Amino acid sequence: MTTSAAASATAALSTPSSVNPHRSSSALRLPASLRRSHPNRFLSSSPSRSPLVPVSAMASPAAAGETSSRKKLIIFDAEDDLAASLAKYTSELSAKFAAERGAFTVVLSGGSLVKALRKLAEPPYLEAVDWSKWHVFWVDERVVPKDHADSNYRLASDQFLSKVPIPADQVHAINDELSSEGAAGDYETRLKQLAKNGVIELSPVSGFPKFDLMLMGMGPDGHVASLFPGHPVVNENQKWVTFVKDSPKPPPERITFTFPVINSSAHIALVITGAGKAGAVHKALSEGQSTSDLLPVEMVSLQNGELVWFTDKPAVSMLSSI
Ligand SMILES: O=C1O[C@H](COP(=O)(O)O)[C@@H](O)[C@H](O)[C@H]1O
Repeated sequence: MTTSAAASATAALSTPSSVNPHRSSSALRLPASLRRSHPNRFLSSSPSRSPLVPVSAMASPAAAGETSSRKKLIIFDAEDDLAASLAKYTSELSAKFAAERGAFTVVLSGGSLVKALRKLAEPPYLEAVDWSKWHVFWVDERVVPKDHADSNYRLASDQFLSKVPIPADQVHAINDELSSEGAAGDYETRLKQLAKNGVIELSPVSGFPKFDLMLMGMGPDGHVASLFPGHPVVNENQKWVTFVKDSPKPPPERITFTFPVINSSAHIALVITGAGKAGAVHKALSEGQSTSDLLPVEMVSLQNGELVWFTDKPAVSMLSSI
């Protein structure tokens, strides 16, 4: 990434409230679907000659003293630029939460997200980040042994965690020796204990855990975590952690955070790359949605936090006006 591109990304990420949504929406060639009827949808700009093609931000309307959420869509020319920006974003949040509360709770998904984290394990972040403050969790896990090729823990361990000095007892993997029901219950119990100890914050709004940062991917069908389109667990509103035994994507048995937990997060970075995701991105960002057929990715909606979509050009290629 060039210096100017990096600066552009930083400004966008760190000063969301400075973006004027009205100016952006008229001057920056939004897709019609984003311009017309979605006050709470993303805005997007496309500065010419920049390797980044973002930048959008706006706050949802909220009554004074109540909750607010911010959403941004960032479109990168190249996945390498996305990875660089994601590393910067994550390291800045790490510094902020480490200073504010002495801990940084980070939730990982599996899949392509993990590769996008690679620059965090390189200079300057490898030395600059205070890894001792990190507590790592999984938004979902497959019910397989930890050393299995399908394990989200193994993927993160091989490609990221083994390269950074996070204390082993702060890596909170899902128990791979239990049934799916047992592992979901066990993980929820452990999260509750960590909330009691003050490692995990609780949302004063929802009472569900408020993780500092969730780093999530999305499948080509619009699933997030192990919450698949049309599956009843997308409506779970009591449990923190649940399970599925009939995932349409193998392996069938999985453990997953529920939407109330996901949507109580302080920050979510949703990393979506590649043409295979373009259909779901198009559906998610199109107007005229009925609330009955929302994709899981469309159900990611923070009560009081910041949701940033990190995308590349192939992923947004069906958004005709970008
Ligand atoms: O099965 C899963 O898929 C999603 C998406 O994976 P991707 O490779 O298409 O990015 C992932 O976010 C989730 O954690 C994983 O269990």
